Amino acid sequence: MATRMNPDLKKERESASFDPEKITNFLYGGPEKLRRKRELESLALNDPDFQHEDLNFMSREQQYETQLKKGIAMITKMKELNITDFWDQYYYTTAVLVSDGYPMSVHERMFLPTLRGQATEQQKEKWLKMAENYAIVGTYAQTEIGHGTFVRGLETTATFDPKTQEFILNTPTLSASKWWPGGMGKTSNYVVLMAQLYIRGKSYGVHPFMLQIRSLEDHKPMPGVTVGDIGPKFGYDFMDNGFLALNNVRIPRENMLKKYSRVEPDGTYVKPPSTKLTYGTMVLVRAGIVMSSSRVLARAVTIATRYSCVRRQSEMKPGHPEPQVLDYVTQQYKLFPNLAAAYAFWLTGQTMMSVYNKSSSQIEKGDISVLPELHALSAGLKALSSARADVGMEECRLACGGHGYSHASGLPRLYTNSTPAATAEGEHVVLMLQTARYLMKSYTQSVQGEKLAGSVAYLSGVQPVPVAGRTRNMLDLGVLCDAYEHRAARLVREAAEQLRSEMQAGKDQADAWNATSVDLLKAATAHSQYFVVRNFAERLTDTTLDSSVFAVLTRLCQLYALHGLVTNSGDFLEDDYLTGADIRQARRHINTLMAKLRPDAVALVDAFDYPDGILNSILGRYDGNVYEHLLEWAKASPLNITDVHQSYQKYLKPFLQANRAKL
Ligand SMILES: CCCCCCCCCCCCCCCCCCCCCC(=O)SCCNC(=O)CCNC(=O)[C@H](O)C(C)(C)COP(=O)(O)OP(=O)(O)OC[C@H]1O[C@@H](n2cnc3c(N)ncnc32)[C@H](O)[C@@H]1OP(=O)(O)O
Ligand SMILES: Cc1cc2nc3c(=O)[nH]c(=O)nc-3n(C[C@H](O)[C@H](O)[C@H](O)COP(=O)(O)OP(=O)(O)OC[C@H]3O[C@@H](n4cnc5c(N)ncnc54)[C@H](O)[C@@H]3O)c2cc1C
Repeated sequence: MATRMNPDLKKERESASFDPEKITNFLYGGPEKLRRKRELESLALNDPDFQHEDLNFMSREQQYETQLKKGIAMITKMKELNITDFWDQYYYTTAVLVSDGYPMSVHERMFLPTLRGQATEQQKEKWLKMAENYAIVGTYAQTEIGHGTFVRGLETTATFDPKTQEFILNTPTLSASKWWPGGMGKTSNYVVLMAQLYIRGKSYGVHPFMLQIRSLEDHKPMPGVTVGDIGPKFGYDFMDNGFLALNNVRIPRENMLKKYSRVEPDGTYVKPPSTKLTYGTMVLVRAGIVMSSSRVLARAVTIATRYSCVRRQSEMKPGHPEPQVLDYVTQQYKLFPNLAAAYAFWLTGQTMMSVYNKSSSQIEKGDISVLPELHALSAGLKALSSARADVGMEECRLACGGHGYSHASGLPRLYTNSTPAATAEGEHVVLMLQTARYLMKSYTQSVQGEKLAGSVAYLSGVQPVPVAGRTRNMLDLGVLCDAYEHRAARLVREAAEQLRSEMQAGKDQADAWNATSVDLLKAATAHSQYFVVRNFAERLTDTTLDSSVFAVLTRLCQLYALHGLVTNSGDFLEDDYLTGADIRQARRHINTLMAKLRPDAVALVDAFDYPDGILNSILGRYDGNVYEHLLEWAKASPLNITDVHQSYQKYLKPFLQANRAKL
């Protein structure tokens, strides 16, 4: 087996204009954090307990079993090794799980956070300790067959019975059956159940309840509980997403998670400071998805960029050797905007997490004034980043030609396991419209003279206007930020005006909203894109950045902004803020930037620092030895265990023989 580096990749690395390690340090928060990340990754990658057969060659049942076993080993080891910090766990678990998850990931990501966020100290004492120590395993059971988006429309009921001091839980209709919760199909024995609270026939809205669904003795469903797996999906094969039906299941009054609201023994309802505090876990996961979307895009672009330097195809000049496919400018146009987007969202994800942490500590202290901004920002950025990653991953797959379609590339699995991020935890359009709702409110406040703060501050400021006859430098990040700001502010204003004019024409608020919703979606998207561009540009004002790093990151920022601008040029041209000449200039700059980025492309993806064990892609191997490993991988396919498959004897042979006999 070849161990030397592919000469093309070697040359690429030698010709880079910067040391990728410097960017890696920038991305991971400095040398000490990077050292720790690598230590944790190699701990996991070199652990024989985590070596496994290729999941691509397994049935769904085998994948479930393998990932459960691995997940349990992972949790056990993290405890033994005292890996408790959020990022330490993230790096370790990513290295164990590669492009997949495990059946208890919703326990980690949603069940535990819900207990931490919604339970009283007493309740935490009772359940959180058990859950954190895996004495019980749970999931987040909210979505039903009939309703996922419309949380207020959930049909599962929790009816208070003052006589017995219990809640009676029911899924009264077929459409009320819980459907989708990860890990509920076969793994969990507890759920946080989101159900409509009823007291004396009156509904008080959706609340969280602790419910045991399986016996702690034999794992059989508890009385009144029907539970199982929902079947195969687009991907996510390792996960037992489940269904759950409840028939008069009784739980003690104490099982309502009551940090914010509760039911007194006499049936008095004590309401929360904000009903939206119940949605807290969703906000946390949305913020996390902004970060994880950038990571999956970074992986896809690493695979496609390295492969595009190894792959040679066609003749660019007659009679000359076949070029590396990355030398085709159209290939660069497929990949470099995705490379720039991966960097842009990486930095956005970091900002989103720090906004989340700051806001949640304020909420913890009782200041819920930060909730609307946190919700609007996380909703819009989750929607934008997951959609961008979706498109980008697919473009990267297409950029790998035929081999991109093979599981050996790692791309199909990365895509099918990550694309749920665009739907789960709030569907794209639905979340963008939540951001739009906040923008409309903010716009009205700004018109009334209020000074806005946070992500919408620009709406109440003096917005940039074009200066007639002035030639702009479309590479200037200030010019680009201004253009994005102007576009977002204009689209917000126009959507607000459209909304008002629909109402003036006689529509009620809801119909006017629906009639304007395409404009609202556009406004929220523009607002979120402006946030990403500005955030990237602001990170470049860090005066400690090494000059070679600053130069290459600036090119990426320019490319991200210019590509978005050219792709959405109508938005910038519509009100003459930019001119046709500006857009033409922008297109020329994209070409120049791509040419400048070309020698740095491999170093820029190397800087993401994904070891082969995590990248899990033959096309994206660090050493570039693609073809020999492709062949070796194919030979391991179960269909190749024997030269003649048994189905030949069973079906093909008699069929062919009979046909031959007829001739
Ligand atoms: C586990 C891994 C996680 C990974 C994470 C970490 C990364 C790890 C790696 C991951 C790898 C790849 C990922 C794979 C993904 C696999 C997925 C797996 C898990 C998926 C789990 C789920 O999938 S779990 C179910 C999520 N299910 C929704 O997501 C429902 C959406 N549906 C709503 O969320 C509400 O239904 C909706 C629309 C707001 C309306 O809610 P509603 O009707 O009550 O409210 P209204 O619209 O009437 O609005 C009334 C006022 O509430 C305000 N408001 C609303 N929400 C608010 C809030 N949250 N906070 C504050 N304020 C809020 C609003 O702004 C209004 O404010 P105002 O009145 O002032 O204008
Ligand atoms: C892999 C995966 C894992 C999941 N895990 C969990 C879990 O652990 N726990 C859990 O509770 N749930 C889970 N879910 C469910 C998930 O949260 C929902 O599927 C998601 O919130 C979308 O809701 P929906 O299915 O009702 O979509 P729908 O709302 O039915 O969407 C259908 C279409 O209607 C449109 N639409 C709906 N409402 C509006 C509106 N108000 N305005 C404009 N358009 C609208 C949407 O844009 C979309 O195009 C999971 C889903 C997946 C795919």
